[in-house]
Amino acid sequence: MTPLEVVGLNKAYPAFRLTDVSFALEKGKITGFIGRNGAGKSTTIKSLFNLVHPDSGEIRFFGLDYEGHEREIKQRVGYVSGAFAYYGKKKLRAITSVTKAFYSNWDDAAYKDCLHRFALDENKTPEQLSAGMKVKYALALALSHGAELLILDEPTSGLDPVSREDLLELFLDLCDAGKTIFFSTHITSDLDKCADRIVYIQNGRIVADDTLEGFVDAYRLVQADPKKLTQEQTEKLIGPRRAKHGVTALIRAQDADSFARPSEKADLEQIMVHLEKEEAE
Ligand SMILES: Nc1ncnc2c1ncn2[C@@H]1O[C@H](COP(=O)(O)OP(=O)(O)OP(=O)(O)O)[C@@H](O)[C@H]1O
Repeated sequence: MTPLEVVGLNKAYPAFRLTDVSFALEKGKITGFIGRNGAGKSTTIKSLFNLVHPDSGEIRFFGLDYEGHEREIKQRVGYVSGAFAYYGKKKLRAITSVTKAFYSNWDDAAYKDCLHRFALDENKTPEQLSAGMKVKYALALALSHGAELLILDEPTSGLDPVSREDLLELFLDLCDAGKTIFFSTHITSDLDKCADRIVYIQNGRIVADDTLEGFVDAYRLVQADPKKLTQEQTEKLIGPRRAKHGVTALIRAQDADSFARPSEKADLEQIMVHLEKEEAE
């Protein structure tokens, strides 16, 4: 059963529009949701939980419509937002005891495991937690009610490199345990390390939905002196940007043989910066 399927989601704001957003998640996989600032990542994620009311579209968790199955879906899905505000002055112990009452399958042993694994002190208040600890606490709650699907809106932003690395390792462990993870980020190097799939949103439209490998292997990176390129080669450049010596640009992998100088493999960040340049022109 597909953990999440989004079909034809539309939402218009005065100066922005989500247009026909469709994608599906694969069970047990980590899917990265990428796009530049304001591309529509948070609007899409909030629409999943009716925190933003879409104008149209279908959203199904585990084959169930959100409307009519909200309670069941909330038991099976954990939503963690980097900007989540808890009762700042209450101790974690008190927040947990309120939260657990909402979940029929709350597992105290799993919760204790998470506290231990994340080195969380229940006597602290959210105000006393660092950004990374807040994300870990939110994850601890999600994992303690047996969430099968974790939807995380920028969980690694604001974390130091070591905490980010810890979290990515945790995601890989969760994935091995059969959980499905969907997380938005613009720290694309995090996804190079752990994602199986990439969903890429540009100006409110999904422009790629592929395996990480398939997405990355579709492009190559070239460096060239534009004066030495033929018209045909110039036309093959995607989002050329000035570099110290000439330009760097993406090309489609199948065009690599048209260039004399060997092209390199591009990473997600390089692909994104050139595709965004191309889109802006
Ligand atoms: N409540 C709202 N009313 C009007 N416009 C909104 C509202 N919420 C978001 N927007 C606009 O929708 C666009 C997409 O915003 P969104 O927060 O979804 O982007 P994002 O991809 O998550 O960006 P970031 O990476 O910066 O968090 C932006 O132009 C934003 O200004």
